[in-house]
Parts: sequence; C-alpha cells; structure tokens
Amino acid sequence: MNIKLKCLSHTPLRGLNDPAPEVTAEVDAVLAHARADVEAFDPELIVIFAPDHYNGLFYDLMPPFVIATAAESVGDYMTLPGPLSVARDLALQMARFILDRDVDISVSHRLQVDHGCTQTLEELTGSLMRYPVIPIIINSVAPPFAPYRRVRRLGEVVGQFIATLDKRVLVVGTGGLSHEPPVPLLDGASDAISEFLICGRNPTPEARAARQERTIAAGKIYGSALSTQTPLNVEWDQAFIDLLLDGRLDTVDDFSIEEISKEAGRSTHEVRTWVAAFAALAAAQGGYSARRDYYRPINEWIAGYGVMSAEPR
Ligand SMILES: O=C(O)CCc1cccc(O)c1O
Ligand SMILES: [Fe+2]
Repeated sequence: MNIKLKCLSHTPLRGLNDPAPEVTAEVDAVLAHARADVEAFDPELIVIFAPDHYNGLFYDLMPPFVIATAAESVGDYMTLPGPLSVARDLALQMARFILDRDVDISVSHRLQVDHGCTQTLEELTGSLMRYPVIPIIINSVAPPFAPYRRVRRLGEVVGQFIATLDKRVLVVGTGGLSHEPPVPLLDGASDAISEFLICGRNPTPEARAARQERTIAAGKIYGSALSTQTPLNVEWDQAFIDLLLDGRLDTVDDFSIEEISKEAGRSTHEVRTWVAAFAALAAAQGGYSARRDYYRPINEWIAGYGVMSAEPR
C-alpha cells in the first residue's frame, strides 16, 4: 500500500460570491497544485470523508457514519450532477472490516451526495468518475453528533483496512475550518423547516434556488455587524492545523462539540472529516509528515479556508 492525504475546505459560494481576484487566484493556484499532486500520485482508490448538508441525509433516519457502495451527486450550487465511480465491492469489504472492529457504520447502496463531497472530488480530480472512490459521510451538520474520539476511531479502522490493500490510496477530508453558514437547526424550527430537515429529499428547483440565494445573501454580510452567524475564528483554525501538523490527534478526544460550535461556528464540525482522514493515515502507516499548503479566512465564501497534505514519514 501507498497512501497520501489531502484535506481541504469546500465552499459552494466559490464562483457565486467571490472575494478579491487576488484571493481567488491564490486559491486557484493552490488547487491546481493539489490536482497536479493527485495526478502524479495516480491513486487506485480515493477514500473521501465528507459531510452532508441535508441533501442526502435527513432526520427521518440520520446516521452518525455512512459508507456508500453507490452514490450520485445532487448537483447543488455549481457542482457536477450524476454518478460517482464508487468501488462497490471494496466499499462493502470495508464496511464489514469496520463493523468487525467494533465501530458502527451504516451502509447505503444508493446515496445522494452534495457539494460537501463532490466539490472537493471535482477540484482534486477534475470529475466525479476519474478514480474509484469510497465515500464515507460523517454527520457534521445535523446534531446530535458522535463524539470526536469516535470519529478518530473510525479513521483508525479505515486506515487499518487501507493497510491491507495492495493499492495507491488517496485519503481525503473535506469541509471546515471555522464557519457558520445559515443551515437551519431542528431545535426550534417552524413546521415547514422541520418537514424539510426530516424528509426534504429531492427539493423542487425553486426550493433549491431559494436555499442557494439565502446562502449567497449570508455570504455578502458574513463577518460584518449585520450578520447573525458566528464569525470565522482564525485562532481556532490555526490551533487545529497545528495539532494536525504535530500529530497530536488524540487531543481531539477532549473536543467539546458545544464549545466548538460557540467559538468557531456550527459548521466547524466539518473538520471531523479531517480528523478521520489524518487518523486513517496515521493508522495505516504509523507516523506521518504533514504540511499546511494554505490558510486564509475568506468571509465572502463563509470559510476558514485551509488546505493540508500529508504522507507517511
Ligand atoms: O447547506 C448549504 O446549502 C450551505 C452550505 C455551505 C455554505 C457556505 C460554506 C460552506 O462550507 C457550506 O457547506
Ligand atoms: Fe460544508
């Protein structure tokens, strides 16, 4: 086995509410570099840890973790619609391996995924079909969540499975860092919003457009006095990146979900995908060496925007 890691923020506001052209150019260059790395590595499998934002998973049955044997992009915001090239049999084998090691995970044989999975796949590979992929969704948006130590444990067993493969494997985490887009909460929601959060699959084009307009409007005022959303938190992001750089993964076991939501925003929990990805790399090969490729707080995108790479030491 040969393994590499990429973790990066996603933001559906890319192209819809852009910051200054120098900033988008900087991010474009970072992403082009990441894509070239992936091209050179030529993975035989991509394991992508991703969140979902009430596009594939709803409160009628909200799983903490899901592995997909087949997946289709809903094509939200500017992302590509259509099927992902999921490695079906390998995904099933991985599900069995995970369950055998005492970590519970749901299996979906037909999962809808959103920008939380597809934007990063597209940015890193140019399409949704380029390489065989196994999507693993970690609930990071719809409380209650499994604790961070459980996410780290999931990553570990996935890494142990990867170690059994005779393949080049790219492990990806997508989301974060600090941010809070206007995603509704079930607690205190109106009847209409509850109905959406419980079973809002396959919205009408009008409903999807309205949702996207709300996100764009929030992006236009994010970080200003007009915004009611928790702002970006550069210190939190820096500390999180540092703990990954230093390989202090076990410190996430003490993370308080409530405190992180308050300090850095509710969607900061998408960093759970980074925790799982780094834990997988660490478990697959012992130590790792990581680098911070990029970080910048970008209000227009509602994103503490970061990119990291890592590989075995
Ligand atoms: O759920 C939605 O539609 C909004 C999602 C969303 C918005 C801004 C930054 C993000 O990272 C993000 O995921
Ligand atoms: Fe997100």
